[in-house]
Amino acid sequence: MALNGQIAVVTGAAMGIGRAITETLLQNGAKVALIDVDEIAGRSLLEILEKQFGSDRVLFLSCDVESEEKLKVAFQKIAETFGGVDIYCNNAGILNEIQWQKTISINLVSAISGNYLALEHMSRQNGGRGGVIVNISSMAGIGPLPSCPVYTASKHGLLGFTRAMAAASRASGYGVRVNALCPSFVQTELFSGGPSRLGQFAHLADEVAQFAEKIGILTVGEVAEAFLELATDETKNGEALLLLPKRKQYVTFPSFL
Ligand SMILES: NC(=O)C1=CN([C@@H]2O[C@H](COP(=O)(O)OP(=O)(O)OC[C@H]3O[C@@H](n4cnc5c(N)ncnc54)[C@H](O)[C@@H]3O)[C@@H](O)[C@H]2O)C=CC1
Ligand SMILES: CC/C=C\CC(=O)/C=C/C=C\C=C\C=C\[C@@H](O)[C@@H](O)C/C=C\CCC(=O)O
Repeated sequence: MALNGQIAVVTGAAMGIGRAITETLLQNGAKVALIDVDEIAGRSLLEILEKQFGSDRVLFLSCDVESEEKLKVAFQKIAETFGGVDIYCNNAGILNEIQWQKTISINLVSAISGNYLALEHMSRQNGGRGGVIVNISSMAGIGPLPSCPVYTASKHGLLGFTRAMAAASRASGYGVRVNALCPSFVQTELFSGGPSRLGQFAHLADEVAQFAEKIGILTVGEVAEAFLELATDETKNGEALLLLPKRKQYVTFPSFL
């Protein structure tokens, strides 16, 4: 799928992985609506991107994805401004084992509401033109990180939801592909958050740090490149792409049929 003229929505777009994915989409000719709760960071990035790509190709909406109503209004504004939605990147996420309910709320509950809203705008059964959803899960969505069991649960949940939605979309003729990207450690603010947000598991921070040292750290550009593969390869639906610094692989899951 060529990206030229496509309309993309990226949550958590103001920094880190979301910013890199936004910039890559713009570099490949798409129009991008940035959604982020951090209004200062979002507006600052918008100014940069408007100068680089033109104000007709970027839009920033200050929105907390935990509010389904605000996310719904954001999608409506995007559809009114750009004329629809072709690509949805569900990226916004946190890691906080102390405020663990918030971690589940943002990483899983809000991801589900965002996927459903995107589907409302994209599904051919709804008068949409189809498209693709890429959910940013994690390697922790495939294997457990001992220092962050709730974060692990949220990413496992997102991966399972992604695979089920892909099958539902195929069976229902929505014309929407749904894939998960599962990066290992990436150099961002979330990764650098330190043991303070690990609560009762802070004593396990060193083990994970050693693990990160052993497998290496990705750049946000490498993650954006892998995102592009899932977004543009129309053969990919229901995939989990595991991304490590030295390799990437499509995860195979047990089949019981
Ligand atoms: N950094 C890493 O090592 C890895 C990160 N990931 C996932 O990648 C995604 C992005 O993470 P990073 O770029 O590392 O994080 P980050 O903390 O650098 O950026 C996250 C962005 O999301 C925004 N955000 C947070 N809560 C929000 C909310 N309620 N509503 C709207 N926007 C919100 C923040 O303002 C920020 O701009 C997350 O889903 C994370 O779980 C996955 C694997 C590895
Ligand atoms: C602290 C988390 C930082 C960033 C967020 C994120 O999503 C990073 C995920 C990166 C990798 C996850 C890997 C999970 C691997 C599992 O399958 C196990 O192999 C890891 C088991 C133990 C690791 C540490 C240890 O040896 O105890």
